[in-house]
Amino acid sequence: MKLIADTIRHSYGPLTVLEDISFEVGPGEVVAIVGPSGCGKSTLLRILGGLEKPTSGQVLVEGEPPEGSINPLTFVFQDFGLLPWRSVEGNIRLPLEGSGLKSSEIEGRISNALSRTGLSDFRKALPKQLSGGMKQRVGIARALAVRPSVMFMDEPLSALDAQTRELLMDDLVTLAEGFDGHQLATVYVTHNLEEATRLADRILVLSRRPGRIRSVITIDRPRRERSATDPDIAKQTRELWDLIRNDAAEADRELTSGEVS
Ligand SMILES: Nc1ncnc2c1ncn2[C@@H]1O[C@H](COP(=O)(O)OP(=O)(O)OP(=O)(O)O)[C@@H](O)[C@H]1O
Repeated sequence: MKLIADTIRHSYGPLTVLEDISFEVGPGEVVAIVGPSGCGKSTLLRILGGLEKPTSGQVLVEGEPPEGSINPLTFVFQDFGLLPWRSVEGNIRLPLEGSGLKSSEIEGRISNALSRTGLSDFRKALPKQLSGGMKQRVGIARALAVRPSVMFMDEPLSALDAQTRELLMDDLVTLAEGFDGHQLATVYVTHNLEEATRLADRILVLSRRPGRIRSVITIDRPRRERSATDPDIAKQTRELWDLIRNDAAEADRELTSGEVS
């Protein structure tokens, strides 16, 4: 499925948060959204995923979801969103319950999601027994089990240490390649510019609030060939930072003066 954002504008009362946002993301593509604090990235993600209605503009989808998709538009969150009293497999089962799927199909999907995310040996573990990286793998497994077409990721790695983040970035690269003959479209919000240059095909750089698309940066190099030590990727990350530095500093000042006053 292709997701199309068409001239989205959003306000909370008198506060305009997003202005004139249009872009597309198709199967197999990753679009990253970066920009200064408070520019509306998470709001945009919620609007794209149908959790919030834009003040004007529309979100369109083209094409059919994969067979057996329970939820074509699915989220992965920064804080993992796991139920602490449920085991790993219990958390993955959650969105499948009440879906009308046969129990053999549900068990098959859970096993498949566990093996895809390297969690098969941890299916009975409780979240408190897992590291942060493992918890986020459960979040990803749960999202995969519903067979989504479009995956929305809101700072999925920001609660993790640098090493774990690096490992999970490899997992996300694999995920972006697709599975079961099916390719996901991914929208990825991050503050971490290196995550954007490592993972995205296109990076939308938003201005400070109200967030508008001020640049779209295309990263051509195949994802598998990108690495933390790659000079080209490091250069593109620096250029990205140069692009948002002034806006980020200004947004920071605004937020700070808002807190003081
Ligand atoms: N439900 C809401 N009601 C009123 N204002 C809101 C609501 N949600 C967000 N905002 C405001 O909208 C603006 C954009 O918030 P949003 O969380 O989308 O930005 P962000 O770019 O994701 O921020 P950050 O980078 O800090 O996570 C902020 O000023 C925020 O305070």
